[in-house]
Amino acid sequence: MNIQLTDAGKRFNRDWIFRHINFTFEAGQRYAITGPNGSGKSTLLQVLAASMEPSEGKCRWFNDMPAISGSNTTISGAAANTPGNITATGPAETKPVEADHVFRYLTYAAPYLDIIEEMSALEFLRFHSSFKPFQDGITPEKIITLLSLEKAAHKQIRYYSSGMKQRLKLGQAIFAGSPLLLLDEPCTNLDAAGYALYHQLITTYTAGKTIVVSSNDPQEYSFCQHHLSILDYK
Ligand SMILES: Nc1ncnc2c1ncn2[C@@H]1O[C@H](COP(=O)(O)OP(=O)(O)OP(=O)(O)O)[C@@H](O)[C@H]1O
Repeated sequence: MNIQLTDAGKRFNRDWIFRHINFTFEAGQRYAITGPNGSGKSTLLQVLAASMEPSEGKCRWFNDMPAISGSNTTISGAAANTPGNITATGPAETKPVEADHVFRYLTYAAPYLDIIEEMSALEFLRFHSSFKPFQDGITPEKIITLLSLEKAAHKQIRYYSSGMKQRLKLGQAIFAGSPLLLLDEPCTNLDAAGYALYHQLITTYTAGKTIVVSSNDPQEYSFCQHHLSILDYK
Protein backbone atom coordinates (compact mmCIF):
# COMPACT_ATOMS: atom_id res chain seq x y z
CA MET A 1 0.00 0.00 0.00
CA ASN A 2 1.32 3.36 -1.07
CA ILE A 3 -0.15 6.51 0.57
CA GLN A 4 0.28 9.99 -0.87
CA LEU A 5 -0.37 13.15 1.13
CA THR A 6 -0.65 16.26 -1.00
CA ASP A 7 -0.67 19.60 0.81
CA ALA A 8 -2.59 17.81 3.55
CA GLY A 9 -3.75 19.64 6.65
CA LYS A 10 -6.09 18.95 9.52
CA ARG A 11 -7.75 21.34 11.91
CA PHE A 12 -10.14 20.97 14.78
CA ASN A 13 -12.34 24.06 15.00
CA ARG A 14 -9.88 26.95 14.51
CA ASP A 15 -6.74 25.08 15.50
CA TRP A 16 -4.56 23.68 12.75
CA ILE A 17 -2.95 20.45 13.97
CA PHE A 18 -0.73 20.12 10.89
CA ARG A 19 -0.56 21.78 7.48
CA HIS A 20 1.04 21.42 4.07
CA ILE A 21 2.21 17.84 4.35
CA ASN A 22 3.54 16.60 1.03
CA PHE A 23 4.77 13.12 1.69
CA THR A 24 4.56 9.65 0.17
CA PHE A 25 4.54 6.50 2.26
CA GLU A 26 6.03 3.93 -0.09
CA ALA A 27 4.83 0.35 -0.15
CA GLY A 28 6.84 -2.03 2.01
CA GLN A 29 8.68 0.75 3.87
CA ARG A 30 8.55 1.54 7.59
CA TYR A 31 7.80 5.02 8.91
CA ALA A 32 7.76 6.68 12.31
CA ILE A 33 5.55 9.71 12.97
CA THR A 34 7.15 11.55 15.86
CA GLY A 35 6.37 14.61 17.97
CA PRO A 36 5.53 15.60 21.52
CA ASN A 37 2.23 14.87 23.30
CA GLY A 38 -0.70 16.57 21.63
CA SER A 39 1.24 17.47 18.48
CA GLY A 40 -1.02 15.49 16.12
CA LYS A 41 0.58 12.07 15.58
CA SER A 42 -2.61 10.10 16.22
CA THR A 43 -4.60 12.55 14.11
CA LEU A 44 -2.27 11.99 11.16
CA LEU A 45 -2.45 8.22 11.65
CA GLN A 46 -6.24 8.42 11.51
CA VAL A 47 -6.03 10.40 8.28
CA LEU A 48 -3.77 7.66 6.84
CA ALA A 49 -6.35 5.08 7.95
CA ALA A 50 -9.09 7.08 6.19
CA SER A 51 -11.00 7.23 9.44
CA MET A 52 -10.59 11.01 9.38
CA GLU A 53 -10.64 13.31 6.34
CA PRO A 54 -8.01 16.01 5.91
CA SER A 55 -9.43 19.55 6.24
CA GLU A 56 -7.37 20.65 3.25
CA GLY A 57 -5.30 18.88 0.63
CA LYS A 58 -5.56 15.21 -0.20
CA CYS A 59 -4.74 11.77 1.07
CA ARG A 60 -4.72 9.09 -1.63
CA TRP A 61 -4.09 5.37 -1.42
CA PHE A 62 -2.72 2.98 -4.00
CA ASN A 63 -2.58 -0.75 -3.68
CA ASP A 64 0.56 -1.85 -5.44
CA MET A 65 0.77 -5.30 -3.92
CA PRO A 66 1.12 -8.26 -6.23
CA ALA A 67 -2.11 -10.11 -6.91
CA ILE A 68 -3.49 -11.62 -3.74
CA SER A 69 -4.14 -15.16 -2.56
CA GLY A 70 -6.24 -16.26 0.39
CA SER A 71 -9.81 -16.28 1.58
CA ASN A 72 -11.99 -13.20 1.18
CA THR A 73 -14.74 -14.07 3.62
CA THR A 74 -16.12 -10.92 5.17
CA ILE A 75 -18.96 -9.80 7.43
CA SER A 76 -19.09 -6.37 5.83
CA GLY A 77 -19.72 -7.20 2.20
CA ALA A 78 -16.19 -6.49 1.01
CA ALA A 79 -15.49 -6.78 -2.72
CA ALA A 80 -13.76 -9.80 -4.21
CA ASN A 81 -10.41 -8.02 -4.34
CA THR A 82 -10.29 -7.61 -0.57
CA PRO A 83 -6.77 -8.45 0.56
CA GLY A 84 -6.78 -11.85 2.18
CA ASN A 85 -3.06 -12.43 2.32
CA ILE A 86 0.17 -10.75 1.34
CA THR A 87 1.42 -13.82 -0.53
CA ALA A 88 2.30 -12.96 -4.12
CA THR A 89 0.71 -15.04 -6.87
CA GLY A 90 1.08 -12.74 -9.85
CA PRO A 91 2.59 -9.56 -11.24
CA ALA A 92 2.32 -6.33 -9.23
CA GLU A 93 -0.23 -3.73 -10.25
CA THR A 94 -1.05 -0.30 -8.88
CA LYS A 95 -4.66 0.68 -8.36
CA PRO A 96 -6.13 3.63 -6.52
CA VAL A 97 -8.16 2.64 -3.47
CA GLU A 98 -11.26 4.62 -2.53
CA ALA A 99 -11.18 6.11 0.97
CA ASP A 100 -14.27 4.08 1.84
CA HIS A 101 -12.43 0.85 1.03
CA VAL A 102 -9.11 1.58 2.73
CA PHE A 103 -10.14 -0.24 5.93
CA ARG A 104 -10.00 -3.51 4.00
CA TYR A 105 -6.28 -3.09 3.42
CA LEU A 106 -5.14 -2.22 6.93
CA THR A 107 -4.98 -3.24 10.52
CA TYR A 108 -4.65 -0.69 13.28
CA ALA A 109 -3.59 -1.06 16.90
CA ALA A 110 -4.03 1.92 19.22
CA PRO A 111 -4.77 2.58 22.89
CA TYR A 112 -8.07 4.29 21.97
CA LEU A 113 -9.35 1.35 19.87
CA ASP A 114 -11.34 -1.12 21.93
CA ILE A 115 -11.38 -4.87 21.71
CA ILE A 116 -14.47 -6.92 22.47
CA GLU A 117 -13.99 -7.61 26.15
CA GLU A 118 -16.91 -10.05 26.47
CA MET A 119 -15.07 -12.52 24.22
CA SER A 120 -12.16 -14.77 25.11
CA ALA A 121 -8.93 -14.13 23.23
CA LEU A 122 -9.52 -17.19 21.09
CA GLU A 123 -13.08 -16.11 20.23
CA PHE A 124 -11.88 -12.59 19.45
CA LEU A 125 -9.15 -13.81 17.09
CA ARG A 126 -11.53 -16.24 15.35
CA PHE A 127 -14.09 -13.47 14.96
CA HIS A 128 -11.47 -11.13 13.58
CA SER A 129 -10.15 -13.71 11.11
CA SER A 130 -13.67 -14.26 9.75
CA PHE A 131 -13.54 -10.88 8.03
CA LYS A 132 -9.78 -10.16 7.91
CA PRO A 133 -7.85 -13.39 7.34
CA PHE A 134 -4.52 -13.98 9.00
CA GLN A 135 -1.31 -14.67 7.07
CA ASP A 136 -0.87 -18.13 5.55
CA GLY A 137 -0.20 -20.76 8.22
CA ILE A 138 -1.28 -18.49 11.08
CA THR A 139 -4.26 -19.62 13.14
CA PRO A 140 -5.87 -18.06 16.23
CA GLU A 141 -4.46 -20.95 18.31
CA LYS A 142 -0.95 -20.29 16.99
CA ILE A 143 -1.26 -16.58 17.74
CA ILE A 144 -2.26 -17.34 21.33
CA THR A 145 0.90 -19.43 21.68
CA LEU A 146 3.13 -16.83 19.99
CA LEU A 147 1.75 -14.17 22.34
CA SER A 148 2.29 -16.44 25.39
CA LEU A 149 -1.39 -16.16 26.29
CA GLU A 150 -2.13 -19.92 26.44
CA LYS A 151 -3.22 -19.90 30.06
CA ALA A 152 -5.73 -17.13 29.38
CA ALA A 153 -6.94 -18.29 25.95
CA HIS A 154 -10.47 -19.05 27.19
CA LYS A 155 -10.72 -16.25 29.72
CA GLN A 156 -12.85 -13.19 28.91
CA ILE A 157 -10.66 -10.32 27.77
CA ARG A 158 -12.23 -8.05 30.40
CA TYR A 159 -10.19 -9.99 32.99
CA TYR A 160 -6.89 -9.49 31.14
CA SER A 161 -4.23 -7.17 32.49
CA SER A 162 -3.53 -4.04 30.40
CA GLY A 163 -0.32 -5.61 29.07
CA MET A 164 -2.13 -8.81 28.05
CA LYS A 165 -4.75 -6.75 26.20
CA GLN A 166 -2.00 -4.87 24.41
CA ARG A 167 -0.31 -8.13 23.34
CA LEU A 168 -3.62 -9.27 21.91
CA LYS A 169 -4.16 -5.98 20.06
CA LEU A 170 -0.69 -6.25 18.55
CA GLY A 171 -1.22 -9.88 17.57
CA GLN A 172 -4.53 -9.14 15.88
CA ALA A 173 -2.91 -6.33 13.89
CA ILE A 174 0.48 -7.85 13.06
CA PHE A 175 -0.66 -11.34 12.02
CA ALA A 176 -3.33 -10.08 9.63
CA GLY A 177 -2.66 -10.60 5.94
CA SER A 178 -3.37 -6.96 5.10
CA PRO A 179 -0.60 -4.86 3.52
CA LEU A 180 -0.81 -1.77 5.75
CA LEU A 181 -0.04 -1.87 9.48
CA LEU A 182 -0.75 1.25 11.56
CA LEU A 183 0.53 1.27 15.14
CA ASP A 184 -0.16 4.02 17.63
CA GLU A 185 2.02 3.81 20.75
CA PRO A 186 2.39 0.05 20.21
CA CYS A 187 4.24 -0.72 23.44
CA THR A 188 1.75 0.98 25.76
CA ASN A 189 1.51 -1.08 28.95
CA LEU A 190 4.12 -3.62 27.82
CA ASP A 191 6.92 -4.79 30.09
CA ALA A 192 10.45 -5.59 28.92
CA ALA A 193 9.39 -9.04 27.70
CA GLY A 194 6.52 -7.40 25.82
CA TYR A 195 8.89 -4.97 24.07
CA ALA A 196 11.06 -7.93 23.05
CA LEU A 197 8.02 -9.82 21.77
CA TYR A 198 6.89 -6.76 19.78
CA HIS A 199 10.25 -6.51 18.02
CA GLN A 200 10.36 -10.23 17.36
CA LEU A 201 6.88 -10.17 15.80
CA ILE A 202 7.75 -7.15 13.65
CA THR A 203 10.93 -8.85 12.46
CA THR A 204 9.32 -12.20 11.72
CA TYR A 205 5.79 -11.45 10.52
CA THR A 206 5.69 -8.13 8.70
CA ALA A 207 7.80 -8.69 5.58
CA GLY A 208 6.40 -6.66 2.71
CA LYS A 209 3.97 -4.65 4.83
CA THR A 210 3.91 -0.88 4.87
CA ILE A 211 4.22 0.09 8.54
CA VAL A 212 3.53 3.46 10.14
CA VAL A 213 4.25 3.85 13.86
CA SER A 214 3.09 6.90 15.78
CA SER A 215 5.22 7.28 18.87
CA ASN A 216 7.35 9.32 21.23
CA ASP A 217 9.41 6.34 22.27
CA PRO A 218 12.42 5.53 20.05
CA GLN A 219 12.29 1.92 21.23
CA GLU A 220 8.90 1.57 19.54
CA TYR A 221 10.11 2.69 16.13
CA SER A 222 13.79 1.67 16.04
CA PHE A 223 13.12 -0.50 12.96
CA CYS A 224 11.68 2.40 10.92
CA GLN A 225 13.91 3.69 8.12
CA HIS A 226 11.95 6.94 7.73
CA HIS A 227 10.92 9.56 10.27
CA LEU A 228 8.30 12.24 9.84
CA SER A 229 8.22 14.90 12.55
CA ILE A 230 4.81 16.52 12.99
CA LEU A 231 6.52 19.68 14.24
CA ASP A 232 7.82 20.24 10.70
CA TYR A 233 4.24 20.78 9.54
CA LYS A 234 2.91 23.38 11.98
N1 LIG B 1 -11.76 14.99 17.80
C1 LIG B 1 -11.07 16.04 18.22
N2 LIG B 1 -11.64 17.24 18.36
C2 LIG B 1 -10.94 18.32 18.78
N3 LIG B 1 -9.62 18.30 19.05
C3 LIG B 1 -8.99 17.13 18.90
C4 LIG B 1 -9.67 15.94 18.49
N4 LIG B 1 -8.76 14.94 18.43
C5 LIG B 1 -7.59 15.45 18.79
N5 LIG B 1 -7.72 16.76 19.08
C6 LIG B 1 -6.63 17.68 19.46
O1 LIG B 1 -5.65 17.61 18.44
C7 LIG B 1 -4.34 17.72 19.01
C8 LIG B 1 -3.51 16.54 18.53
O2 LIG B 1 -4.00 15.34 19.16
P1 LIG B 1 -3.34 13.94 18.86
O3 LIG B 1 -4.07 12.95 19.69
O4 LIG B 1 -3.30 13.71 17.40
O5 LIG B 1 -1.86 14.16 19.41
P2 LIG B 1 -0.68 13.11 19.64
O6 LIG B 1 0.55 13.70 19.06
O7 LIG B 1 -1.09 11.77 19.13
O8 LIG B 1 -0.60 13.09 21.21
P3 LIG B 1 -0.07 11.98 22.25
O9 LIG B 1 1.42 11.84 22.06
O10 LIG B 1 -0.40 12.58 23.58
O11 LIG B 1 -0.83 10.72 21.98
C9 LIG B 1 -4.54 17.80 20.51
O12 LIG B 1 -4.47 19.15 20.88
C10 LIG B 1 -5.92 17.25 20.72
O13 LIG B 1 -6.51 17.83 21.86
